[in-house]
Amino acid sequence: MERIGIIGTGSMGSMLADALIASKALSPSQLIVTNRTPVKAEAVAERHPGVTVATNNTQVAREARMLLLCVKPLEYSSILLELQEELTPHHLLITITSPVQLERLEELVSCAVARVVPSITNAAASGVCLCEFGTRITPELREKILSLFSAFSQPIEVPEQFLRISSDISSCGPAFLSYILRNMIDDAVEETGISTEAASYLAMQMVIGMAELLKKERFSLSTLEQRVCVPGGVTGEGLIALQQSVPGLFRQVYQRTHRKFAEDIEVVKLQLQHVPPFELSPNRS
Ligand SMILES: NC(=O)C1=CN([C@@H]2O[C@H](COP(=O)(O)OP(=O)(O)OC[C@H]3O[C@@H](n4cnc5c(N)ncnc54)[C@H](OP(=O)(O)O)[C@@H]3O)[C@@H](O)[C@H]2O)C=CC1
Ligand SMILES: O=C(O)[C@@H]1CCC=N1
Repeated sequence: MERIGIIGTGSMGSMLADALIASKALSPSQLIVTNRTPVKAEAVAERHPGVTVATNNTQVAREARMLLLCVKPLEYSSILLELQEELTPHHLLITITSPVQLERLEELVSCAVARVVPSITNAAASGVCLCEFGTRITPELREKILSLFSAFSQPIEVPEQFLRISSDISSCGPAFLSYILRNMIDDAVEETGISTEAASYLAMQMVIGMAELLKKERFSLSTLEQRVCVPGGVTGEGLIALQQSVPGLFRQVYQRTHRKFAEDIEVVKLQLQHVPPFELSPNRS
């Protein structure tokens, strides 16, 4: 396997670096990383001796053919201006963010482009990552990407129209469920006086156990609900409160994420107007 470069070793870039190495998809010497604030890239190399820390983004593009661009959407225009000259048709550029359209990226760089949206669950070699492939992705490149990410996740190809909702569930989902669980815990403390520690422990063990059950495919969500909800028992009483406020709640969540996504797409489009198509790049010799 050739060298892979990660630009941006924040939350997701560093998680991907750790996952690629922990899963043995890559040896540390095959990874080159950089970050605007260097200490974050240096931390990756400290955890994995042998990883190269590049001093800038162009060095990463010079030393690796496959690049994972792990920065936020508003950083794309300046990074693409930096990288345009370095990227050749032999490179592969993988974005991990949703609002940067692959079609637009293909106009700005000469290489193949793809999207792989990770999830924090990938840090536990679990969960899915969402893949979308640009028009220059050959069957070989597609296999290469799927094989790389399947080392620590389940890659799923998602049509562009369902990318946002898929990411809302798989990537934002851990934050949404954590928020709900924190409320389950806080309300338990307020209502009964149980300690936060005890309630948190019970909640976390419950979630871990539930994930194990689902993993073993012994239950679907609805059969699990039915099994626990004993006729005439207490769960049904509790569910009555949930039935009054939960249905439709996630529609509001999705409406908000989709609205923000549409805004981000527009802002990114405006920013990318300042990046010339790769054929016209002034630095191109
Ligand atoms: N967090 C999540 O669970 C998920 C996030 N994503 C997507 O991943 C993207 C990154 O998110 P996340 O990792 O959480 O964000 P972070 O802010 O943690 O990481 C972004 C990193 O990019 C670095 N950076 C910014 N500009 C540059 C530059 N010009 N050159 C090099 N490095 C740069 C930042 O450096 P500095 O330290 O200087 O700020 C930072 O470390 C987002 O677009 C998000 O939508 C996708 C799925 C899940
Ligand atoms: O909050 C965000 O924008 C990112 C996208 C998916 C998960 N986190």
